[in-house]
Amino acid sequence: VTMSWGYAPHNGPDKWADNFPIANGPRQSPIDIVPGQASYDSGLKPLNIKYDPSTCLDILNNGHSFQVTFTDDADSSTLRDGPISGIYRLKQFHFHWGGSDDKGSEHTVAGTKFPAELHLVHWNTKYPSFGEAASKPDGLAVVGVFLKAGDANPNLQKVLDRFDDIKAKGKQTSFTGFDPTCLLPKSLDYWTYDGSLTTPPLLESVTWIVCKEPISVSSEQMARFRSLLFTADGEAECCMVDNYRPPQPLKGRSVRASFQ
Ligand SMILES: NS(=O)(=O)c1ccc(NC(=O)CN2C(=O)C=CC2=O)cc1
Ligand SMILES: [Zn+2]
Repeated sequence: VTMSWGYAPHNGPDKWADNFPIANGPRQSPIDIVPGQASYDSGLKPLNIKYDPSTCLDILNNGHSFQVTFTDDADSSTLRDGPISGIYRLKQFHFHWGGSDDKGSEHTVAGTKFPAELHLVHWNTKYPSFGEAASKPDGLAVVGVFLKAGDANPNLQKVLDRFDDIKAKGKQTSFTGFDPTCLLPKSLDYWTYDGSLTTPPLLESVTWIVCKEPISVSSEQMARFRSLLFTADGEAECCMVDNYRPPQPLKGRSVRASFQ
């Protein structure tokens, strides 16, 4: 029977190494970012993000998070520059969040946890597909954005309004014309380091680009996130909360800052 990884005590992050030994690898994510230990690199370029809302396809509850998926058969929604070379295409974005506002992010900043974290997942077009890129050391680039409790976020609300259609695992519905640029903070100052997928298969193929500035989310909006289910229709309901992996050992890696 295939391993059904999750976030519960019996199949959560502490158990992933049983089936995915790379969980103890040299470049695992997330990490705790310590601003005082990050080194400013004047060679880092500003992020060049261009998204085309017409590539937005659908929204899905995959049983671990919900994700908004994009058509990626052209260079329409792309990430360039920053710490990367070449052109990376947007494949999907998703979130990680907690059961209460005091936890939920995967990366932490000097030990501080945020209530949620957005991940915009891109793949390097030097490879023929996402699946191919996901197994290469320079295959993926994920932009991470922290969500901080505060004012309601009207752009985020457009996504939350679709949750009634994707409450249970496996539910999917069309979601078009959404431009995820509206979920980025004003400042695109970032930290960057070499890491991995934060869920199985935990592949060490991600250039992480974590924005310093968070976006806002209200406590009521966070409650909406927690109304989703890890479970499928007909199964005993289990609220989708605490779907985050805790910080992993840095193992000698350096974290660079695009700002002073
Ligand atoms: N949390 S994260 O590091 O941004 C993270 C990002 C992505 C994935 N996984 C995938 O994208 C799975 N996947 C494939 O391998 C091919 C299509 C697809 O959806 C896992 C984790
Ligand atoms: Zn993620």
